[in-house]
Amino acid sequence: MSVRFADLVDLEDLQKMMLSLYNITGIPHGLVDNGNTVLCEIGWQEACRVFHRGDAVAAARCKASNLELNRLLQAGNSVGHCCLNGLMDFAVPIVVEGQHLASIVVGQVLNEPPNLEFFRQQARALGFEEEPYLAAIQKIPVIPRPQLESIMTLYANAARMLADKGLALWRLKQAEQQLAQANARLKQQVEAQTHELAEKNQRLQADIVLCGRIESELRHQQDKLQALLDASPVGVSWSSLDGQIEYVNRKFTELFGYRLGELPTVKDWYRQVCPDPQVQQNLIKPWVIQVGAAHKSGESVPPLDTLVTCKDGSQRRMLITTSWVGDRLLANFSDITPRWQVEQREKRREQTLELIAKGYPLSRVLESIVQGVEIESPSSRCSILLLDKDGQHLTLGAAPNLPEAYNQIVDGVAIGPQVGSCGTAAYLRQRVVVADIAHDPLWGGRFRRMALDSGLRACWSEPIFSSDGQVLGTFAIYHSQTCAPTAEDIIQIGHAANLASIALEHDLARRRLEYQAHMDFLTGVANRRYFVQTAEAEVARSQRYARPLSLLMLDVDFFKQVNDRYGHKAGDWVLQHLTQLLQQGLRSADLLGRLGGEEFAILLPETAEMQAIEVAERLRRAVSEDLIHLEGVERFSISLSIGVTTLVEGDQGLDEPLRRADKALYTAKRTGRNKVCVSTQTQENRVKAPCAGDV
Ligand SMILES: Nc1nc2c(ncn2[C@@H]2O[C@H](COP(=O)(O)OP(=O)(O)OP(=O)(O)O)[C@@H](O)[C@H]2O)c(=O)[nH]1
Repeated sequence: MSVRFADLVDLEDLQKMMLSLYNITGIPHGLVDNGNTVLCEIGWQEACRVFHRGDAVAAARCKASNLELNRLLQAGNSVGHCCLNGLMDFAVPIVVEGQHLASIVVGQVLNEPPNLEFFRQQARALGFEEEPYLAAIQKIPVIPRPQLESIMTLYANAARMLADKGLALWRLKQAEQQLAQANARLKQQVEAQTHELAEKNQRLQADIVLCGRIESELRHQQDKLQALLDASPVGVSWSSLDGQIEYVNRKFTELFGYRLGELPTVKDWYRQVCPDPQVQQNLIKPWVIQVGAAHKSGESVPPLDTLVTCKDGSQRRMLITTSWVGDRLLANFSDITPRWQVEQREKRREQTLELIAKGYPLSRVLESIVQGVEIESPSSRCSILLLDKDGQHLTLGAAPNLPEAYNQIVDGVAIGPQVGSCGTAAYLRQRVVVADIAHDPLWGGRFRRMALDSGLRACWSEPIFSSDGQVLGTFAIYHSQTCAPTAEDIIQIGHAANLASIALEHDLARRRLEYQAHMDFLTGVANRRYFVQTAEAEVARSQRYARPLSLLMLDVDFFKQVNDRYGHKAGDWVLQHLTQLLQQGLRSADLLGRLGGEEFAILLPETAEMQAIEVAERLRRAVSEDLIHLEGVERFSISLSIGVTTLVEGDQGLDEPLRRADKALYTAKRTGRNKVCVSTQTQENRVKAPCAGDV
């Protein structure tokens, strides 16, 4: 506690109290603080004030006495002693809360009447005037010590009480001061902090505004980046290091149909779009490992060229390039489908041309064309219909993946202005697009019903033209959903129709060649080689299935005379005329062949002996009754000799039947000509007589 006594009491009040006490008791006293400062005093005696303090020796004794008194007071008790000048001094400590703050000093007094002799001698020793000095000594109050001590103790208690009270007040004041100081400091701190906070707040506000600007700028940049990426003509995605797909642009969704989140990881993506296990094992897996290694090595990875299955099942050819941007894998997907399609088409074209060149049957070639388009557009099914000889009906060329029941009702359909897509396309000689079979007026009746029952909803048909503009048939693409073709589809269908045209024209040319190789140049009927070849096959077939088969040999009678009379050219014409006449009397299944010169043969499948004889007779009669009209000459007729034979059980090939028929012909010649002779099974080496012509 660093408090001074003067701080605790009102010295003026204390002075008054001391005066009152002095007036009552006559005891001189004073108050000295612990720094020896006299705070107040009263009744200081003349003996001391004038004589002792006025003399250097006596004053020094006073001072020494005071020091001694103070020393004694340190113990904290009331003390009293006789000073070196012979007077009594008393002191009572005023202790507040254990601390000696001040002392009440009493003096000068005497406890008993003064020893005047002592003072007289002191006066002499110090040089004082004796009488005034002794008078002053005698004015010093004489108070018995017990009385003095109790008065002083009372006084000291009162002073201590005042000091206690003062201390409480002082403390209160101190506390108030401290509080005020604390308040002031607090206020200062609060103000400082408020100021700081305000500044911080201001900075924060500025930061918020800046952040807002940055955020808006970032958003703007992000929007720009998004717009840029969305406008990108290539698909873009990026994924994290652990393979999570974090972004796909609009083109990506356009290309593949998948949105962000539908395929969460890169692994899911490849599993879905490249489902072929072999492609996964041999192509995707090694490439993905290479891309992963590039993250550390920084090496570039060559792009991946692969076929991708889109969400709708369609396929696209993709060139996938990747690059690492930090821990993000950026992938670009370039759609090279058009180029790939062109390559594929070119490949299929080569394959088809190879099939044609190798002489594969037309049906196989057409099937290959159809399947090629179906591979390119897996959701489609295709057909090729062929215009028949009369140019009025379409027959099935190839439709391997359309339902059999549907193919059956389409096969042989008549073309017309409102006969589905193909019948109409062949009729109008132009492409017919039916996007909705269920509602298009070109489709009706059983065709519409059957198509819908077969799950077919759209059909686009392209006429197949020959190089000289003739319609050869139609190429059609069917879809299970209503849809119209894109520009790409139109190219595809045109390409397929073009390929089919090449196949059909080649087949036609091949058949023409075959025809030329097989037919007799003069008459247009089968030549000897083709006749024998076909007849051999027919004999084998009839033997295998135990079916009847007959053979006629014919020779013009006296043909030499025709040549001789009318010239060789006329003879040629007669031979042509004769074959026409014969053809008119035959069925389409019968085969007429010129074996040489004016000798002919006729193969009659599914014909027993009796019917064969009837046919031979009918032909013989028709020829003999026909009047030949040559310009500039009179009309004339020719006749035929005909030998007939029928296939018998032991016949191994054509030789035997030919030999028998020839023999029967010889008989007919020998026995008068213009007749039909028969060689029978039972009379193999003997010609039956009379001949049929004679009957
Ligand atoms: N104009 C013409 N004549 C042919 C052709 N091939 C063979 N000839 C002739 O047909 C004649 C056949 O005569 P021959 O073998 O004597 O028989 P034929 O005169 O018919 O008498 P028969 O057969 O005994 O009734 C010959 O004069 C041949 O030149 C041909 O392509 N054109």
